[in-house]
Amino acid sequence: VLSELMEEVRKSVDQDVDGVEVLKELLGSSWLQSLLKVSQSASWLALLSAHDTVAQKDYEPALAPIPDELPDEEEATRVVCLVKNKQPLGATIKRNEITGEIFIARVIHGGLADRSGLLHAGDRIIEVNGFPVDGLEPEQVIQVVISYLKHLLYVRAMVDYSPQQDPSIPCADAGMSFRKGDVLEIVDQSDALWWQARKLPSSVACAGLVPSSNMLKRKQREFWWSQPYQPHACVQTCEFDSSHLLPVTRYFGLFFFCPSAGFRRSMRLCRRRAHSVTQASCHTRCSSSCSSALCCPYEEVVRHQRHPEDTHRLLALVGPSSVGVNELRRRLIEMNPAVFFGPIPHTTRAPRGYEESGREYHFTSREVFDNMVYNNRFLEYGEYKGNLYGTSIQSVKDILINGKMCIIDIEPNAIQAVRTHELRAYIIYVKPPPLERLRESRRESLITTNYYINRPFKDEDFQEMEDSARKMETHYGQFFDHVMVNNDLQDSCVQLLTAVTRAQDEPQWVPSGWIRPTPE
Ligand SMILES: Nc1ncnc2c1ncn2[C@@H]1O[C@H](COP(=O)(O)OP(=O)(O)OP(=O)(O)O)[C@@H](O)[C@H]1O
Repeated sequence: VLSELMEEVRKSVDQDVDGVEVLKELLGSSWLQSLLKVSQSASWLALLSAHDTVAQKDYEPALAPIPDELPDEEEATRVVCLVKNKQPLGATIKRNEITGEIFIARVIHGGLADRSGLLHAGDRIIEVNGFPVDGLEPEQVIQVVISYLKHLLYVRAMVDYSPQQDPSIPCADAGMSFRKGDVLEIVDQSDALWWQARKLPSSVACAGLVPSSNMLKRKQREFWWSQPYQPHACVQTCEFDSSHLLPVTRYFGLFFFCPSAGFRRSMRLCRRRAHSVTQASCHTRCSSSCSSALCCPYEEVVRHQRHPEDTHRLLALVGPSSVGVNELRRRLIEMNPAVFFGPIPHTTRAPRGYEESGREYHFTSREVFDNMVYNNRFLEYGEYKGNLYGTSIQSVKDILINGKMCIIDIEPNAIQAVRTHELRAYIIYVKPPPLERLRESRRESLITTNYYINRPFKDEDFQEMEDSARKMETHYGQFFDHVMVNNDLQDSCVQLLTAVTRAQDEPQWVPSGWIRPTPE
């Protein structure tokens, strides 16, 4: 460029253009020549390149997009961006108990919020970082702020992962293995493919490499398609879950005032019958466990402490058939019938002489029952001897709304139905003890099977229980909040009581969607 310019100047000198002599002198000066040499040196070019890269980045905090539905008056809603340093924010919040709206209670003089001039006592908070806060407890709003400020993400792993068996990991030694159900603190998400995480509870400062959510989904899809003839994990789930073809509940006869051991047998027969005759596609049958893991290998969770005024969490027991979930549930209710309740099921069967609608069952017509099924009003339902039986979501809610603890036992395929923002189920998995202990502890106990009511346990019953426990853990283990071994019955009752008390009174990891409503 310079030589072209010099040539132009030379031509202008020949044409005696005004002032060009000065320009010629300037261009020929030694300092300009030195400057030009420097400008072509590698370090100068690197400096310029660094400048351009940095200049292109936007270091200003980005404001959340302005909500679509702003009130008419232009100034009624303000979008405020506070960049927090290590000082406290200097503002407190309160909730209007009637409307559930969240307000700034006070702004501390001289604090960050005060100095920003952006927050004032009495301002109503509508959203924090995109999460609507109406109806949340102040502690929950603070949770939302904290998790954003810390830029930390907590997830529950829905799958197992081992870096040693992953050829695509950049460095297996830097990788971190995890099992489904583990809670991970994701400390770095800057790489789209490999995140850095710590397993909780953790005392180690050093994080490990784990696949990002997208990476894990890709791996699962590749694995799925690469194994057409192999019985991969999902297929095993389907085979195991064939008992879930017909949804059924397993505890209708177990209210301690209800003399209906026969009915309980009916439900078991119903389940087993479904096992043998009904056919369904793999997709239908394993939707709750497999596809959810496929589309969401990590579930975002937050640490949550139930507020004393909140309804209790639903307590849901799962376990292989005959492990003792009904027995444990019955004993828990018996121990404290003023606190623990089981929901009252619906049935289309005619009431017997001593039965009253709303006590043993809600007796309904088939039409009403079908309508409820159609409107997804049941957690589980099933048919036996031409009659329908089901546990409605409302019957569970009725107990919770009355401030009681609701305890149910469910088939594993109903886990997804109870893991909701409304019911916030705490899943307790009841596991059989090792074979030797099973033989010993069940020596005096009786089992109900397809063909016999109350016959002594046999070795094949124990074997079946162990097999089904193994498969249940493999396919649903990620959803278990607590695992207990039902060895000695007395000990198990104490363990269960401790677990359910903790579930209600101590902080727990729960899906973040239960605490922060997901924006529509
Ligand atoms: N820890 C235990 N020690 C000895 N016997 C037990 C123990 N737990 C349960 N039982 C007995 O085992 C039998 C089966 O228990 P229960 O009916 O509760 O099984 P379940 O898990 O509800 O199975 P299903 O859903 O098939 O009815 C019952 O007779 C029960 O009293």
